[in-house]
Amino acid sequence: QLSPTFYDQSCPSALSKIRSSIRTAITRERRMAASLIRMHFHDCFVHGCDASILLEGTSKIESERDALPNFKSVRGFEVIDKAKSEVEKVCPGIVSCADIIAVAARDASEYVGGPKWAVKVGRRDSTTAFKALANSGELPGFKDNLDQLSGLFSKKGLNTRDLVALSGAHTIGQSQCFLFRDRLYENSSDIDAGFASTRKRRCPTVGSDGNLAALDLVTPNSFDNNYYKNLMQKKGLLVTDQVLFGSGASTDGIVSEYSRNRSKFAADFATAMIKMGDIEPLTGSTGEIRKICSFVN
Ligand code: HEM
Ligand SMILES: [Ca+2]
Ligand SMILES: [Ca+2]
Repeated sequence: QLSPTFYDQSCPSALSKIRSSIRTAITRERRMAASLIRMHFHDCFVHGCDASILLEGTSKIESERDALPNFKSVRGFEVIDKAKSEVEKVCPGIVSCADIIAVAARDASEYVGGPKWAVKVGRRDSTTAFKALANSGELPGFKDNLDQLSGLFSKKGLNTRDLVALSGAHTIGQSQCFLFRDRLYENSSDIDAGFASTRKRRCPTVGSDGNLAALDLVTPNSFDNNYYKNLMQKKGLLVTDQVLFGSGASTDGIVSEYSRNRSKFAADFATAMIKMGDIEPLTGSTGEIRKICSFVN
């Protein structure tokens, strides 16, 4: 029942309020565009797109924020809180936090040169968080192989083409050193030697776990198809990036297609984001519309 026009009667200015709030945040810190797109992904893969990721821990709730894939990694909570408070001023109790994340991800993509799409809304918010689920392999691991990634995405109704397109979000944003370090020191033939040695400088074998490197070394701040060009040159940063190209698997052809055709990538990314946003939403009278995104009502 999600639809782009869900708030047209009940809160006509909802989407423009969210947009201006998100724009302000990204103008202040460009990386926030990446962080918001990733937040939508980490929300939707754990119990659907229900804003479960936003809840803070309480005596009753163990926060997903503290789950391994999210802790000290997912960013942007305060940006969503701010957007929510702007929307509450004009239509209190109407617009869900889950929708605000989905709209923020769409606006973020557009703002940094990526595709825009008619984002569907009408989701409601969960009344609890799912920390154990978030730790149990719903989200991909940073060293998963291609079969594991495809398997995980297919459980969510996303096919291999969606996997390759959505991974293109790594055309922006950053990763901490400990998440790609091993790949640099394995002397494997699937990484470009020059790229590895450059990356080693700020990611030595001990310490510096939290040092950051751009996921796309060439155009880290713009949402283009350069990510796929990197993969074809064995310059993917994460194990899970490089597994998409070079093994002779079916994804090789998709990577090379996107590397040649930016508009095809943009179209497929938009389609896949809409599909991802459709994962198990709460609708009707299930869940609630939170007043404050970090806490249940
Ligand atoms: C295919 C499996 C995926 C894996 C294994 C993966 C893994 C990662 C890892 C390890 C990081 C760095 C986190 C950190 O440094 O704390 C990261 C960052 C990021 N991921 Fe993914 N990711 C995947 C798919 C996706 C998808 C589907 C999206 C969105 C559609 C996405 C969007 C992002 C973005 C934008 C960043 C940068 C965030 C920032 O700078 O704040 N990723 N990812
Ligand atoms: Ca969720
Ligand atoms: Ca880029």
